[in-house]
Amino acid sequence: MAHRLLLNDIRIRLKEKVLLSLNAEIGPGEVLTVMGPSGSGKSTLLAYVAGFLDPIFSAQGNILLDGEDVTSKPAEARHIGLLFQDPLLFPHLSVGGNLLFGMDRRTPNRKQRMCDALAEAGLQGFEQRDTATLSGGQKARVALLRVLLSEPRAVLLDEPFSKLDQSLRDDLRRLVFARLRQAGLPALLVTHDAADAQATGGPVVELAEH
Ligand SMILES: Nc1ncnc2c1ncn2[C@@H]1O[C@H](COP(=O)(O)OP(=O)(O)OP(=O)(O)O)[C@@H](O)[C@H]1O
Repeated sequence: MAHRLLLNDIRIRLKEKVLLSLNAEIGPGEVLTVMGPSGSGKSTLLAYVAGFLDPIFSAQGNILLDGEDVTSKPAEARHIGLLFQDPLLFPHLSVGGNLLFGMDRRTPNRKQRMCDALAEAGLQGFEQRDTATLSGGQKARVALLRVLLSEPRAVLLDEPFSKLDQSLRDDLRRLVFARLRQAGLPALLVTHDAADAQATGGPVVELAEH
């Protein structure tokens, strides 16, 4: 399924000051990278698109997903996947439990799809594993699979590779961007690392310093 994310004349203010302005169209499998110094508004932008902007900010501009205006919808109704620096996994659930948690209950063959996804990501047979026993790279892969299996319409990535060492980082970058392309998902990536931006092959937006 191909998805499209449109950020239509987004402008976010903090008090009277314009923090950022952005106009972008992100097609299926495309990644738009947002770079900028600390405090330039990268996390604020992701929070607005995801639907949990702190009310201290005021925002205008529309967010369209597959042509549907989701700007006034709550976060859970937007179906946007989030991938952060620290993989968000429930510690009391197994790997399989974590993956099933985000999946639509009506999905046919849920468990089989979950096991297949693990195998395709090099984690065959990991479904019963306790998440506390996973390495950093394995946790990152499970977090990615959790997002993909939840069938989002777009994905937001906030420095998802920054805590991994160099070789793991390269592997995970390849995996993440290949999977996003495969799934036809538009993505917004926030990073400090120019190599992340380069790996996407997509456009880069620089936010200004404040
Ligand atoms: N809850 C808040 N109350 C007041 N100001 C805030 C709040 N959250 C963020 N800010 C301010 O808004 C601006 C943008 O912050 P934001 O976290 O989006 O920047 P960033 O580019 O993600 O920075 P970093 O790279 O350090 O994560 C900063 O000037 C920050 O101080």
